[in-house]
Amino acid sequence: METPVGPPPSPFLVFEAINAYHRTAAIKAAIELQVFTAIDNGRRSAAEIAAACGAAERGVRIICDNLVVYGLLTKDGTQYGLTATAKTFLSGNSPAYMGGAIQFLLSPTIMLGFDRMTEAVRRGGTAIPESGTLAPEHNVWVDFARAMAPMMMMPAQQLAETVLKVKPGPIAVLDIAAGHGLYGLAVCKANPASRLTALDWANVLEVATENAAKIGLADRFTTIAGSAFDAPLGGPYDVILLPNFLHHFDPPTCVALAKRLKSALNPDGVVATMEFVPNDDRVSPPGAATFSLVMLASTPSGDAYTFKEYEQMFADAGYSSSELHRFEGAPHAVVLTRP
Ligand SMILES: C[S@@+](CC[C@H](N)C(=O)[O-])C[C@H]1O[C@@H](n2cnc3c(N)ncnc32)[C@H](O)[C@@H]1O
Repeated sequence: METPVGPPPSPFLVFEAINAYHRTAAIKAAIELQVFTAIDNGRRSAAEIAAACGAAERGVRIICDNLVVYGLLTKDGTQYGLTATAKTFLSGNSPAYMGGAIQFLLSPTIMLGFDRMTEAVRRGGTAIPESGTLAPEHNVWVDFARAMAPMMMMPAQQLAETVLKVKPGPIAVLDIAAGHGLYGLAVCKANPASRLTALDWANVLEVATENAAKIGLADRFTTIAGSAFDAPLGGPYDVILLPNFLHHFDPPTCVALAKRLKSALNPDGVVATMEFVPNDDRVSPPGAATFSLVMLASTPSGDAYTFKEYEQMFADAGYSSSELHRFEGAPHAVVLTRP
């Protein structure tokens, strides 16, 4: 008989996965009550934090102890402190504050999709009615445009740098499904000779238009309201940006869109697709690989596609070449495709 080697299996991973929502609830409450900001402002004991946040001392003590266990706070005696991560991303005093992202990431629409995961797995697509988040003018995208913009600064910068290396000079840029508009605006800001057209649903474009004005780029910014699949695109463009859009659809739909975009692209132009691109094994790197679950929860047939799959979709749409650009430590990547 074989002698068992190593420690016996532990149920820790199972409990951790089942109870993962405890962390979600704790961080949501702490963000909503601005616990991190209170600590950053010098409130250190549960009583002081509770007074600043308008909450009960017992509630604050328990939530803060749990946040210490999760690695987001420190504790010295009865005094709480911020870890570097919390100070940078969760204190309202920080320019990199991302607590507002819960308005989208934990919105009722997204939570509904995850709540109905068993049904989504059975069907192979979202159990949210009416195509999930892909219903025309879905309000969740206005939340996205407002709540997720701070998290998009760095990837927008990376996309702009990648594009401008291959397309400097006076260029016409079309940003498909622009959302907050920050991707196209980053290109426009870095290249004063560029003009930007942002396409999205009319309600979402209001946010992009506000951002263009805030950045001082309103005079080089126009919009096309409607669906990327049937709104007249105008053009021709030198650069078409496709940030975080193709993942919502199945490959034939992506191919149809890519064909449509080709007809609005100059022959020496480029399509820049920014996406979560997992490796061929589909389980690494973790940030890109696990994005497929978001698509299963919230769309009828979206996915996290590999580079080979993007390359094939663009080839099927008649493009000549695609190349992958990764950024160290980031879950997103850019696929540059030429007609
Ligand atoms: C995940 S967000 C991406 C926004 C932005 N490009 C970014 O990367 O942060 C998806 C965007 O697609 C837009 N959208 C959804 N369906 C669309 C369609 N059929 N035509 C145009 N835009 C659409 C949504 O309004 C939303 O702004």
